[in-house]
Amino acid sequence: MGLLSIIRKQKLKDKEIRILMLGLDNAGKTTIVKKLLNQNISEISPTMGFQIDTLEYIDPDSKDSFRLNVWDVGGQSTLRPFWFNYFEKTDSLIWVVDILSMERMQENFVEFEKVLKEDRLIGSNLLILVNKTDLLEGNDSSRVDEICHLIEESLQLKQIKNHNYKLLPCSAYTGANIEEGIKWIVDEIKERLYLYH
Ligand SMILES: Nc1nc2c(ncn2[C@@H]2O[C@H](COP(=O)(O)OP(=O)(O)OP(=O)(O)O)[C@@H](O)[C@H]2O)c(=O)[nH]1
Ligand SMILES: [Mg+2]
Repeated sequence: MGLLSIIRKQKLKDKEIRILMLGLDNAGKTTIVKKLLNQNISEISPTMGFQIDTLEYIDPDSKDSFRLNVWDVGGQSTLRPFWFNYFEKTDSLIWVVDILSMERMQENFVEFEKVLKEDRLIGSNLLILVNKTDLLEGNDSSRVDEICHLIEESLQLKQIKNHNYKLLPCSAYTGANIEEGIKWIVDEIKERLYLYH
């Protein structure tokens, strides 16, 4: 058995998953984490460093419980050079995009591309959360689909080779699709880990 398989077996035993949340400032990373933790989301300030939160996730199929260690890192431009300190041992990367920030898509792509070039993230799965869908008038689902498609193109997601990825529209305010996103992450990791079982 290779070293990697031993490490993965060990991780399955511990059922610990390390999730790194990145994305531009104001995307809603901290709000999403707080929503998952059932905490108050009415007074959130920009993250000036990073914060680690732990949440328990019970797999609805197997009833196994997983401990998710979520690393929420500030996205302001002055803080981005520090992102590279957090890549080690990441199982999943969540990239958060504000659905109403199309004018920042170039900046978004530049930062996203830099992160995806990182060797230490190879093999981690990638969830792109397009957040704040509640801000679209009338919760117009065809408009949501249209913007998600544009984001998929702008971030060149179809060219990604080193990661399994999924893009989901969500709202930290209403909670829409937030748990579905976490379920996707855990299911992906379970599948990978069970290969070595
Ligand atoms: N309408 C709406 N506003 C949201 C949502 N999620 C976050 N916000 C707001 O967006 C702003 C930024 O949210 P944060 O969670 O601080 O964003 P962040 O990505 O953590 O920002 P940094 O820590 O600076 O990187 C706040 O005013 C939130 O209230 C959402 O789903 N809907
Ligand atoms: Mg934050």
